[in-house]
Amino acid sequence: MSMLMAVKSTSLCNSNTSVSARIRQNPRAVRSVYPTVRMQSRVHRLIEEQGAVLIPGVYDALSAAIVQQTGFSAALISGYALSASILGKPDFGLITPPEMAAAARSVCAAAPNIPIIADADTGGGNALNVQRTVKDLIAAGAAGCFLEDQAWPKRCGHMRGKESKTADDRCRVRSYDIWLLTWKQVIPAEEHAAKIASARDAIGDSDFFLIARTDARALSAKTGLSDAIDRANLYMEAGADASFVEAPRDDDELKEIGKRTKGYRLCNMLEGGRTPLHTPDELKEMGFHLIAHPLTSLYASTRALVDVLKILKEKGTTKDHLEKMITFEEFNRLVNLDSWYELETKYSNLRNALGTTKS
Ligand SMILES: C[C@@](O)(CC(=O)O)C(=O)O
Ligand SMILES: [Mg+2]
Repeated sequence: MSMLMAVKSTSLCNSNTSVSARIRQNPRAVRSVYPTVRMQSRVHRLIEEQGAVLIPGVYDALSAAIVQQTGFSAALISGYALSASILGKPDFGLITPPEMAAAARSVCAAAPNIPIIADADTGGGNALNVQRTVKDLIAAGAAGCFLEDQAWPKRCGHMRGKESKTADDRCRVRSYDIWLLTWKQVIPAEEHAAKIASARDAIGDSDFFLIARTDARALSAKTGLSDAIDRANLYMEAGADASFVEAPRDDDELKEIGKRTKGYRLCNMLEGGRTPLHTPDELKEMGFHLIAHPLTSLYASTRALVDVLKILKEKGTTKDHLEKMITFEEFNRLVNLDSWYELETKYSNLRNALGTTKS
């Protein structure tokens, strides 16, 4: 029986039983129909070569080109950073999958030598919407994506707010009015597992790495972590290549995730977020394989802009503060201006040669 057929229809929201208890009661529900040995993607190969892969976030072609030129072996398009850069708005569920796919096209073109992982948020709806989202990202050249189990409208996993006290509390949150009283909500674990399975089907033989994210940690101080771990394991059974437990609070939680979740694991190092920052070596030791820094580029470039624009506003000139900016020459090197001069020369020579032949 396929996993999708075997998955219990009972949702997290109408049962008091934890995900792990339900998995124990119904082990067939988590038996994946997907082969554990799958085609090795570029991201798999990086993990095998490096053990722990450090992955900065990008939000446009230029930031991607800089990440590639700096020598990183992969990058991720952060939904948070994209929302900031194309909308000037927070990570509050405002970005749509086609906007992410369009960003992926220009990012992949600007950094063609490294795999790009896109933040697919919730995948744009149900298991069917997920297929379109994943196929669009593959067509754009992306090498993987995150797919998270938040209910729409989602928000950044590290944004603070009121927490629900019990599973029942959060499960009663159904109407828009009540939604406003809480800060985060996840869909039933089985529903997200079906979305992961659907994404796996959409991937087929493509070189694409699927990261299943759970935001369940945020829902309860008491059971959030174990619910999140159970969910991560269920999503791995459903066909994910790696799991991503969002926003663990401390090193003990990081270590527990490293011990109790199966397969490859992503750790999210978001400056100012809920999880303590660590080096790749430290996180590798705790059991992580992909180390995401989604907001480093956005926060650094925003800091630089804020500082230099303040100076320009106050002084009316930048003449005594040029060190705050990249130089004309450095920038032109970054965007490979010389290669464009060469092309210009090549085709103008060709045009001239053709003109001579004709006359
Ligand atoms: C990684 C993230 O999803 C932020 C988050 O929710 O932790 C992003 O969009 O960069
Ligand atoms: Mg995001």
